[in-house]
Amino acid sequence: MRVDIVSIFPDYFAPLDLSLIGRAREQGLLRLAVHDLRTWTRDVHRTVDDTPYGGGPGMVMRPEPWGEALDALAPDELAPDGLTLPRLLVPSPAGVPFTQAMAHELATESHLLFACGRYEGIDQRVLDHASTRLRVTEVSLGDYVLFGGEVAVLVILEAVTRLLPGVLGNAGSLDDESHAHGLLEAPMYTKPASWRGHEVPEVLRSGDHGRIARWRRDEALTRTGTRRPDMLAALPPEILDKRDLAT
Ligand SMILES: COc1cccc(COC(=O)c2cn[nH]c2)c1
Repeated sequence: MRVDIVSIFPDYFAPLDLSLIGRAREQGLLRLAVHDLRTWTRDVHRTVDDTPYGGGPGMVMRPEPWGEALDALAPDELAPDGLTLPRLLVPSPAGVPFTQAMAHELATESHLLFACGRYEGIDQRVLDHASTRLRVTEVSLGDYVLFGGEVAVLVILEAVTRLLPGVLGNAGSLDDESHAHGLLEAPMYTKPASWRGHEVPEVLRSGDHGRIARWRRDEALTRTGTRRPDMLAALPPEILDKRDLAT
């Protein structure tokens, strides 16, 4: 997977050389390039923003540098399969919610482009024009406002990269994690069995895998019901099937 990130703070992405993403890059699973938007400015002050039409506070990112950046990074190319266009993701408070399902979808893309907005946002015409040759998605991590898209790109990249085959050592850990089956994960324990007067639930040390699986499912349902009733409501009925919860 090829990933291009455009930002006025390219140094924000230094952490991507570390940890799993760093390894994914070494393994050749990910080709990541970070670009400074100011590369595509023409004036001596390398201006990237200006005042908003229609008035209002703050500044808006000018269209010209973005247009030239996207021209350079996504020329009228077709993905190797000749079918799909590169995907442009723009983190924004006004975006569609980013979910694990979207992470899985993005993990199948061959070329991801990220545009990091700053100030009050990017001139809308940048996204409108980009839509003629890219699949553009404004994506939100949550209902809050950041200074810019950089932190959101780090989050999205981590969620997507860990799904790439070969990145996670123990692929099994993808199976039952929270949001994998529409439920939150059950509580986890490790040694010692007793710690500061707190015991590991006996069932987890019973060796009875059927009972353990039922206990974990029950805990996951309880947790999801109390912490995320919205997720519980979205569950397909068979998951709530009481039959296999009978202890
Ligand atoms: C595209 O224009 C802007 C403007 C301002 C901030 C940002 C960064 O994104 C967020 O703040 C965000 C992402 N998910 N939830 C909040 C982008």
